[in-house]
Amino acid sequence: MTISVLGSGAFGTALAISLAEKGPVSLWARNPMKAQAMQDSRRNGTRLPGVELPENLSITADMTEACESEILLLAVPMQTLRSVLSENKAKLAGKTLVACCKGIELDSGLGPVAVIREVLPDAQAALLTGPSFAADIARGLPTALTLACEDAEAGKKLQEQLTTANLRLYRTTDTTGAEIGGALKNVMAIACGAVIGAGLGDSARAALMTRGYAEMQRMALASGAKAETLAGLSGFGDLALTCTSDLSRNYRLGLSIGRSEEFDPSITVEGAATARAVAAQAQRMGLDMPVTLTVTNLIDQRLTISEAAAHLLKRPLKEE
Ligand SMILES: NC(=O)C1=CN([C@@H]2O[C@H](COP(=O)(O)OP(=O)(O)OC[C@H]3O[C@@H](n4cnc5c(N)ncnc54)[C@H](O)[C@@H]3O)[C@@H](O)[C@H]2O)C=CC1
Ligand SMILES: O=C(CO)COP(=O)(O)O
Repeated sequence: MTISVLGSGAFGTALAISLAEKGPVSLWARNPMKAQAMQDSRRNGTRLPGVELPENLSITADMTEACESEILLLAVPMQTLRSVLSENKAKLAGKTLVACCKGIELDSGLGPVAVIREVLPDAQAALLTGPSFAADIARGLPTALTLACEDAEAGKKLQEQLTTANLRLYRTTDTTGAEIGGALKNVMAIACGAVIGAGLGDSARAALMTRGYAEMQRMALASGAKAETLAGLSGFGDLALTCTSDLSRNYRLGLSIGRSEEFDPSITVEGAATARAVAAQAQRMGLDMPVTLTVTNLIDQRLTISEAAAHLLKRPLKEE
């Protein structure tokens, strides 16, 4: 069994470092100069500063070489997943493709496993998701994630192949639930960051996390997912991490909105596009998702934070 990771950002590099303890791993970087610099310096200075790349990890900009592996981890931003798959369709046909991105595609309303299935129906599609910061995985800190694969036998095999000493995987066949949990927790993290940034307090954050979780459940159940998946690492677990840590980029975007500060647009923040995609999807499905909708209004500057808070508080009273 050989493994390649496509995407040499923070998460792809961290996963490659962890997996390299089990055998050789190939990490694909789309920029040949970056690949060479990483190979020479044995570091990913831009995305994971201070971490040395293990000997078992080789970096390449050659997609053909990377696609020689049987298992490919796709660690690129959600909105670029389809183009990476489409551009390399022939090379990826029949492979085991494990999406490592979190989000919902803006144009289609699909999650990462559904996108893989649409572009490469013959591939074995899976999803690796859950609470983990790349910096923690790269440093070998204990982490637990969800491996979702509809094919139970393939999922069991992948669980064993991708578990490492400090990266413990739980498995599920509910790919839809895992996709929705991982995607929506980023939207809720933006909302929580905004509340904390604006000084609205920890109680307001707890309320948003809880009502945000209710929205995650609502969308998941309406999409055919299981409620218990949302209660696991891919849903509740990642919501808890991302809504409470300054290490989260989604949470930090929220903080900057709450503080009326600029945010570097080059930083990968999956929750912004996902909020728009989910708000549109919720409207099509007739689902009430006020927190998600409010996040789209905040990021598109249709509401200020105080208007957004007032709007949520003034909604008609209802049963919990
Ligand atoms: N950083 C973290 O702690 C974690 C990230 N993730 C997920 O991993 C995914 C990737 O995030 P990061 O690695 O953190 O982002 P990043 O910004 O560090 O890296 C993204 C990588 O994707 C590459 N890329 C961008 N557009 C591309 C394209 N069109 N074709 C090929 N490659 C392209 C970039 O060159 C870069 O190497 C996201 O969906 C994120 O939610 C999941 C768990 C933890
Ligand atoms: O997904 C993550 C933690 O599980 C990383 O969160 P951010 O993308 O917000 O940094």
